[in-house]
Amino acid sequence: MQTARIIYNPTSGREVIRKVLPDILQRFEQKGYETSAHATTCAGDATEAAQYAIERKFDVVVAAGGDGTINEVINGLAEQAHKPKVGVIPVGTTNDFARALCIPRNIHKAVDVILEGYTQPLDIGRVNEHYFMNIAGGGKITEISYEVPSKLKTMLGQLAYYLKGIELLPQIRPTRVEIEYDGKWFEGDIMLFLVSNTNSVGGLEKLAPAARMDDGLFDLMIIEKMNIAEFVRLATLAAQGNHLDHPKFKHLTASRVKVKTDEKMQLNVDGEFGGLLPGEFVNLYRHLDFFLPEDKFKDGHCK
Ligand SMILES: Nc1ncnc2c1ncn2[C@@H]1O[C@H](COP(=O)(O)OP(=O)(O)OP(=O)(O)O)[C@@H](O)[C@H]1O
Repeated sequence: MQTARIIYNPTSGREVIRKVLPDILQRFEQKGYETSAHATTCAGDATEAAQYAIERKFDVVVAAGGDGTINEVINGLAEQAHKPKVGVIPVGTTNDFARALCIPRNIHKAVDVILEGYTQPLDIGRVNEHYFMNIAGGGKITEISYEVPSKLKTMLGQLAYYLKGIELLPQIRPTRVEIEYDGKWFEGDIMLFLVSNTNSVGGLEKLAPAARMDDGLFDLMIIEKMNIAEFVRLATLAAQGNHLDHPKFKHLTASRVKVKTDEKMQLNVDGEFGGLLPGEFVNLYRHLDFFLPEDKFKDGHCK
């Protein structure tokens, strides 16, 4: 009999997971999985819970939460020899990763995807000692996501980020960086750089539309120095997918990226603080098997 461990964050998003958990457990059991669950209690707990699931040789690990919880679970699984298959139930404020995998926002439909049983091996990223599935980057704007208080997020959802973003706009200023990507170089003043594994970043599905999650390559995006008005305009263009020809938007691909700065710059790894630069980003080719909807996820991305 196959075994499944559900690691869920009871505080994620609008805090709905606990109510539906008995139904989810029952559905897994009906499908033939011997299933148990772990409720996370604090930051970092999902990583330990994932490591425990590996020790106990679970066949399937399900991460139920937002991007933060999924990231913690991935961090617990990435280094291990025995790698269970990974399911995602998106119940967070931000669910970029689930969106990138075409996993429905509806809890029961997300469970359907896992129980249908189709998986594909996908790339994940590592920067220094942190793993990520979505995106890592640096620049003042990327520091916004962890400045939004959790209570505010529960109440306002995605809107909290935009409000905080507007408040922080005047602080956004360029930084000098040196970037080495697969043996090539970029040096200059930038607003922000992003190293992306998926095509769904911050709710902007069209940011890197061709990005594949199974090709061993990151999409490296660099926004060069510009004033705030230009930056806001570029962000608006990006929301519509019309940013790719902008003269100050650089879009490159690489499997290994090294970034250095003279001044202190924080790294944002899947929306959370990930230490300081310098950083070396490594794409781990088809590293983990994820449950996906077979009919929607094609050519390495969600169509
Ligand atoms: N019981 C808990 N109480 C408070 N925080 C927790 C608990 N369990 C986990 N956490 C932390 O909450 C963080 C955010 O969780 P998650 O991503 O699932 O929810 P979210 O609502 O989408 O939040 P975010 O948008 O910040 O990611 C996790 O990275 C984890 O560190």
